[in-house]
Amino acid sequence: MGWPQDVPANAADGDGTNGGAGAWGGDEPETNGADTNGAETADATEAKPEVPELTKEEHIKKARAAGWKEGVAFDYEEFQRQGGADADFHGASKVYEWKEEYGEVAPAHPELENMLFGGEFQMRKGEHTEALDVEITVEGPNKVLPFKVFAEAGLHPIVLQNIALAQYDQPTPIQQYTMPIILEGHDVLAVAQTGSGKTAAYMVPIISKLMGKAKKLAAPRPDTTAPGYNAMRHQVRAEPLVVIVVPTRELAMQIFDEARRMCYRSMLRPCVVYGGLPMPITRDQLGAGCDILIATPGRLCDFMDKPHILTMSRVKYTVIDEADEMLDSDWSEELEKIMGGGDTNDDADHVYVMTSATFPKGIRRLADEYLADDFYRVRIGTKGTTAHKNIRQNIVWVDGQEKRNAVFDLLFQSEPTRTMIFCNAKGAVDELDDFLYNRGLPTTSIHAGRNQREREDAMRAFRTGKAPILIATGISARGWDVKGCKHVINYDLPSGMYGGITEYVHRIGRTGRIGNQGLATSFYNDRNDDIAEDLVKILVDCDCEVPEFLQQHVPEDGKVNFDDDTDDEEETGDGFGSGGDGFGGETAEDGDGGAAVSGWAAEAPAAEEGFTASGGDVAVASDW
Ligand SMILES: Nc1ncnc2c1ncn2[C@@H]1O[C@H](COP(=O)(O)OP(=O)(O)OP(=O)(O)O)[C@@H](O)[C@H]1O
Repeated sequence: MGWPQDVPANAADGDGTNGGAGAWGGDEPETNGADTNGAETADATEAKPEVPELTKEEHIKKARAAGWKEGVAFDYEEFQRQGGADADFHGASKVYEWKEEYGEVAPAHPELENMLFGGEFQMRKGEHTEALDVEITVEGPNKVLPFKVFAEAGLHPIVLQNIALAQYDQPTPIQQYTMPIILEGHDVLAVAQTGSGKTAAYMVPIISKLMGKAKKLAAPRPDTTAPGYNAMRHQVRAEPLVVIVVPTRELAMQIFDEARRMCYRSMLRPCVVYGGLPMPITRDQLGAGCDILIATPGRLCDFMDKPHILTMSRVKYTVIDEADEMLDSDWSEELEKIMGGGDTNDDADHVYVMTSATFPKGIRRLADEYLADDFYRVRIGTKGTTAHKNIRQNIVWVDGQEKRNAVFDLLFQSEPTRTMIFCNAKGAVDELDDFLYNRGLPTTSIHAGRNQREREDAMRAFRTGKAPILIATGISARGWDVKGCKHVINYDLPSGMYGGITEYVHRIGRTGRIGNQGLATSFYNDRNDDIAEDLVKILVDCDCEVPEFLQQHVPEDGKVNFDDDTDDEEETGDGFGSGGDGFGGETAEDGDGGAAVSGWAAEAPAAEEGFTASGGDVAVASDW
């Protein structure tokens, strides 16, 4: 596959077909949070029509001629009034229902199998996996021997079959190193590029470990397939063995899907709870038996206060996915409760896992606070950025009042493809959706102001290609894994107070996943100065072109130094040095992008293969 078509340097110089007047945004910004995101008030500048407006029919004709299919109209008012059928909520999706008489090896369920693994919308590994074969840093009490093939990892045979059904032919680098650590029962902080398979890196070993023992460990449950089963009457208390905490609803649904796949044909029953999922569905799902619980933090904490519905006393594995978002959104209270509050099992064999695609200040503090003293750290990628070279990044100067025309033109300058467009404010999302939709483009949109039914509908429409252009706030920046998403557009760049460079890395990571290539185009103007320096570091590191207007930020020697915005721990020489406070990042000196601090790989030079001595073991991944 070649690169998705590039865009010219000045995207605003298209045919100038514009949408007429109309002030931009002025919308109340969304705040960072599970169901919100970093947001910036949209540019409140009048668009000035400079060329004659096309009629609506002419616009539509133009869109069809360019290959964009017809859009699907959503009646949001109807959604608000009617809600949706229960079955339409993702949380009610089918899972494999195990029966007592099945024993260890449960039979296949062809219809469900096809739904879980055979979908035409399932992401498949691309040809450009070498971009994920980068420096690996592993720190921990013992040397980690990576699993280069799934078959040698000692996984449960049913998990191996599910891996094969998912067409995972070889573990990705983060999987190679994280799986053995979890299988050995150690806590781990796993940091790797967007779209590099972090979900399976923890899901596979956890499920495999539990599979053989589920019968012994799991709480009693009703037979949901029995003819007289009644969800209300027979429901039991949920007593999960695994809790996976994720920051957004949509991500919870996606991780639930991976759990449904990996638990297929086993006794382990996955459940998902998230804000907006109607309570009766949630109760029914939890009450049918819950071994693997995927949850957003707020909803999980709600249920922790209802011990007749949920107990955490059997939990053996706790995973905090997208841990960096937990920092950004200040989930500290929830996190404290989830990691040790209530009736949570605090046995020594309780394993904690944290994952992240970026490494902002504080993530190491979080790990030190909540993981065991001898936890492992696995990091794939260079010190400062986990952005990678499968994403071609273009930065284009576009003044605020030109953005609508620029994005419209941009959509006609490349082949029609799944495209995500990020705005910082809800109002800007709504306006841009209207603007593009009325010009014949198949858009849909999502933000925290929509009800759950609308959010799920938008996600489904985008995933299935019914509406191949999704306009979103940062609630969709993290984790979304959508097949064929080849273009991400930052209509608004996420400046510092809206998540900054971390948010940028997550957003562009919606494309170029798992060995596929993608294009990320960002509109830049003088309101984005605060992100300029960090942006240039990433562009240089990923061998992307630095435009003329950002050249002053390119270091003279052409080498970028990420130390100041990554690990803020004081150097200790042993590569660990947790124990104490040791976190310069919280001090005034280090402040924002302040003093240089040690990176994970600081003490250990990169080795061709194998490991070096000293604090951090560093290797270069071989093919996968
Ligand atoms: N070993 C593998 N071989 C092929 N495909 C894989 C493998 N492991 C995972 N995948 C697929 O790769 C895609 C990306 O995985 P995943 O969503 O876990 O990435 P991630 O690292 O968590 O990304 P993000 O940081 O954006 O959340 C998924 O579609 C997943 O099914």
